[in-house]
Amino acid sequence: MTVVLKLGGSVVTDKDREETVDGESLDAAAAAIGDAVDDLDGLVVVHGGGSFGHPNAADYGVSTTEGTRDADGVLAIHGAMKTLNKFVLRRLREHDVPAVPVHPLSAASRDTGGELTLPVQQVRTLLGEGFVPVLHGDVIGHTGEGVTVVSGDELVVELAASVDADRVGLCSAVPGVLDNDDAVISRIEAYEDVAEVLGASDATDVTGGMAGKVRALLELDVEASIFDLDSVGPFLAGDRVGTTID
Ligand SMILES: Nc1ncnc2c1ncn2[C@@H]1O[C@H](COP(=O)(O)OP(=O)(O)OP(=O)(O)O)[C@@H](O)[C@H]1O
Ligand SMILES: C=C(C)CCOP(=O)(O)O
Repeated sequence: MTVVLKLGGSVVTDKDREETVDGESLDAAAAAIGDAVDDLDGLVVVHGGGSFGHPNAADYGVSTTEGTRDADGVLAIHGAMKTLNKFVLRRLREHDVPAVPVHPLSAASRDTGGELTLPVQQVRTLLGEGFVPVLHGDVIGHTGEGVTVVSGDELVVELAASVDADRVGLCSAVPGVLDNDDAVISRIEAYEDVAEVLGASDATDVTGGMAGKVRALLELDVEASIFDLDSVGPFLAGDRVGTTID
């Protein structure tokens, strides 16, 4: 089984303290991956930014649609994400995961319409040779905009199709998509099923966070799950956890 797993920035960092890793959570995720990796045919890890990258992106006014041509801005955002990537790699290596970095800035781009192109031959080759490629949210060249942000969620969607993943998992700070009573919705088959509960949450969070994730995951041919840190091990072992989106 080939799996694409995203470690949310809200899980592996302390979102309230700039450029601070949540060492305990990152270690728990890395340990669960270390326990499971030998039983998988392939694993690609993607991580988000959390308290890394986002503050720099805000400083330079950069989002997934608003760009910058300031090279210092590119280096600040990309540099912060590479710093977090090093922490993630170090923990994964401590748990004997054959993790190696793949930086989207060096490969991906957007066209004038904002559509993302992510070449993946290097990811496929690394997977075939037994490595665990570790990608991260980043800045990428964007025709007419300079650079814009590419989120970890966008990378997961692209990778799922291009590496023929059998399963996709998003580990976030919540145990799944929650209904109005904060109970986990076990299965989502259509956006209309959850539009009301996602719409009822805090507007800014919803647009960037859960609503966008659900919409993107519904587009995938492959089954996807949203779950929290405790479920990383069970998910990688093949269990049904959190919210399943298919
Ligand atoms: N109905 C909902 N169910 C669950 N979470 C929701 C819901 N509506 C909004 N959210 C918010 O969405 C957040 C998850 O999205 P977020 O983008 O923060 O996750 P992440 O992928 O872990 O982080 P990052 O984007 O930094 O990598 C939850 O922490 C929660 O605050
Ligand atoms: C460069 C940045 C801001 C990374 C964005 O990645 P995300 O946390 O997955 O949205």
